[in-house]
Amino acid sequence: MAETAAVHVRLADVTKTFPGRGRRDESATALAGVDLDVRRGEVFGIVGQSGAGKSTLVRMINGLETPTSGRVVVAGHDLTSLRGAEQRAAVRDIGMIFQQFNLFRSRTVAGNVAYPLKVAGVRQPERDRRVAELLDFVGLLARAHDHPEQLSGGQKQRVGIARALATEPSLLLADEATSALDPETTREVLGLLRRVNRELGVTVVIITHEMDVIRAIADRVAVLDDGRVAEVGTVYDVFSRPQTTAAARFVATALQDRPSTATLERLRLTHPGRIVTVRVRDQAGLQTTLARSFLAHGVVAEIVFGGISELQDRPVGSLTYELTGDDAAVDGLLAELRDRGVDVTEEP
Ligand SMILES: Nc1ncnc2c1ncn2[C@@H]1O[C@H](COP(=O)(O)OP(=O)(O)OP(=O)(O)O)[C@@H](O)[C@H]1O
Repeated sequence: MAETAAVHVRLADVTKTFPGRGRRDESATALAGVDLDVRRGEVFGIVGQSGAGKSTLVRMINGLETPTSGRVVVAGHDLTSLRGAEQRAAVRDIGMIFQQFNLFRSRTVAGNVAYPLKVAGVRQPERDRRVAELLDFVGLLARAHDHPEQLSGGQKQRVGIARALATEPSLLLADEATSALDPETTREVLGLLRRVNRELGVTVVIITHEMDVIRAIADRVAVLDDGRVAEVGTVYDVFSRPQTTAAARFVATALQDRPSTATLERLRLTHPGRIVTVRVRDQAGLQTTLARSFLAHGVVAEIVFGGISELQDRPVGSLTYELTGDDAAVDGLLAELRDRGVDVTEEP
């Protein structure tokens, strides 16, 4: 693909190997041949287990780490080839927020937000104006003179966001930015990041080990597994049809697509028939297909578990049925449903 203005961040065949520390210490390959494009204006999620290479990847995007081989291009600039003022300008165009907020404890809320402006040489009156504007945007203007320890975790992260936006970057990197927060505060911070994206047009890259975060905010997602990109696509596609076991494992943590073993055991106590789960996606006419097939095969179907919710405005979920009828009829029914493209699994 050509490098167009639509591509904000491009990783091309990026490999990062850390040398072993001692004689016997083997080198570690954190990233192995990663190709990835983040489009301008999107919220892009990167998910992966601990050790998958997420932090290395994000450090690569903001120039803190250089690739062993391959290229990292941000806003059209090859980061590895920039020096001096050009390099500083490129880095100023990237904001970053962290799991532990990384605020200066000795500075006030306003002082924290002012800091990058000071470093960039912005003079006092303009600095004060920008700080007030940023604190207003994150809803903390009234706390300008407090110190970080007087704030809750969610408020600290909002200060982190204001500080990251101080130099008006076009790209914001969030490294496990909500991992230290409770679910409600997480929602609040994700809502603010959504506003940063929608209202300010900032491209957002979110690194997380939580699929729920991706589900709540991302447009597209890459699943990183052992230093490689296992899968990349829209959140709907990856959630509704994961192609790899690594992706399926993550999706299962955010979508209760099948009854758990414990739930199945409970269901069996009161439902002696055969139990099957149908995956619900945005295929048209699924309910009609099911109803007609149940009738045609003389099988009685009762919903015993499941639910359908929305993801990026499209349906996603599952329905678990108890099927009552003779075995041959149920076998015929399942064969027909599969023929018709219904994703149906018989539960063990
Ligand atoms: N500076 C370093 N020196 C040696 N090995 C490193 C270094 N940084 C990362 N690694 C190794 O690279 C691999 C990927 O690490 P990385 O921190 O990028 O993963 P991660 O997905 O961010 O994990 P976590 O969620 O636990 O932070 C790991 O095996 C790690 O031990």
